[in-house]
Amino acid sequence: MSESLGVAVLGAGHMGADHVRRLARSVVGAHVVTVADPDRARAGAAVAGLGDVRVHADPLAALAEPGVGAVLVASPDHAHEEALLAALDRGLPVLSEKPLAHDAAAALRVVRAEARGGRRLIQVGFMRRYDTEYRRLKALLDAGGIGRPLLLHCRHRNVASPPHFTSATLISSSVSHEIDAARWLLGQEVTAVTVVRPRASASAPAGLQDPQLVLFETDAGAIVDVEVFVNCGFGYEVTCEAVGESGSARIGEEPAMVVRSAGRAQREIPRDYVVRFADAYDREVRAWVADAREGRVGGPSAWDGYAAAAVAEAGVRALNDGGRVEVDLAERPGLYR
Ligand SMILES: NC(=O)C1=CN([C@@H]2O[C@H](COP(=O)(O)OP(=O)(O)OC[C@H]3O[C@@H](n4cnc5c(N)ncnc54)[C@H](O)[C@@H]3O)[C@@H](O)[C@H]2O)C=CC1
Ligand SMILES: O=C1[C@@H](O)[C@H](O)[C@@H](O)[C@H](O)[C@H]1O
Repeated sequence: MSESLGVAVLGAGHMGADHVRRLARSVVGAHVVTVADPDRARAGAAVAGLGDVRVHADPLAALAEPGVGAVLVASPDHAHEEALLAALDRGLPVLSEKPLAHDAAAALRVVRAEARGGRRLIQVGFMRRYDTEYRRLKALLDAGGIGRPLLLHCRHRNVASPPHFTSATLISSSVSHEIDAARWLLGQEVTAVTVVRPRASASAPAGLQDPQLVLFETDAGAIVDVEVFVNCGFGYEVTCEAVGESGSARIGEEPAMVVRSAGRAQREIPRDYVVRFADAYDREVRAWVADAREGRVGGPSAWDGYAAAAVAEAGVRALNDGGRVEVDLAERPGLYR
């Protein structure tokens, strides 16, 4: 096995800081060389106590640091494309937080740039593929354990949305996870999207369509419904029930701890994704590091990121214009077949 992988982390916000901590404390075979964030103080705070880690305001300067052998992109969605193209130019393996890019056209530019280079370098951070429960569900479906899958019922609830969230972001950012999970679990493409708009919650910021009910149709005739509710107030809940021809299976409701006291039983609910998916992020980053050290790239590909973006774009059109919108998917380059 090669020497320790030197990683540049771009973005030191909620996810970036969490990944810096993970790389430094929970992942063998990698170390953080540099962290870039236009907010240098934030980058500095993320690396406090980690020794000789250089801090930059400019992500491109970070990529040029000696010792950088791989890149972890955790900047805002709109900054992913520039970072990914720069990493591809340098031939560096990348783990990019989802979504791959801020829209489908940008995601396709990234796919085409990678395909031109002729080798996979990008893994997209759809961490649910590394979650124990999702993996068990995938194994069950693959083994035909509930027969041919007909339906997925998904719930995706956050306590509160970040200030930059628009009604479209519920789909392009939050539901992007269900899009990838559905494609991966079912091994099918999503072909059309419909969005149903219930009355907006009074707890949501003014003008935000929250919750939404997002329906996908797949090329094999399955239907996926997603309740996305990002200002539910009470906790972070991600659940999925698969219904097949001979059974059903549900994940995401495993109790963390049940407290029985004073005539009540209370189940803890995680407060956010960093808690709910902590193990999945660990597994994801460990797998990425192990692959990169062997000169490989695995996990969700740039094509998966593009496909999710194309479905999300159809979803946003369905949200804005109403009705059923078909997904417009570009031709898949040979690299991803
Ligand atoms: N996989 C998952 O479950 C999650 C993924 N995400 C994704 O992670 C990414 C980051 O999200 P958060 O950490 O929640 O956002 P955040 O807002 O907490 O942090 C983003 C950071 O990036 C910095 N930044 C801005 N422009 C930059 C640039 N060009 N280069 C480098 N840094 C830049 C900002 O100053 C900020 O510190 C997003 O793409 C988001 O969609 C976010 C939450 C969970
Ligand atoms: O990716 C994520 C965030 O960007 C998004 O804002 C949340 O809704 C998701 O639950 C989380 O996993």
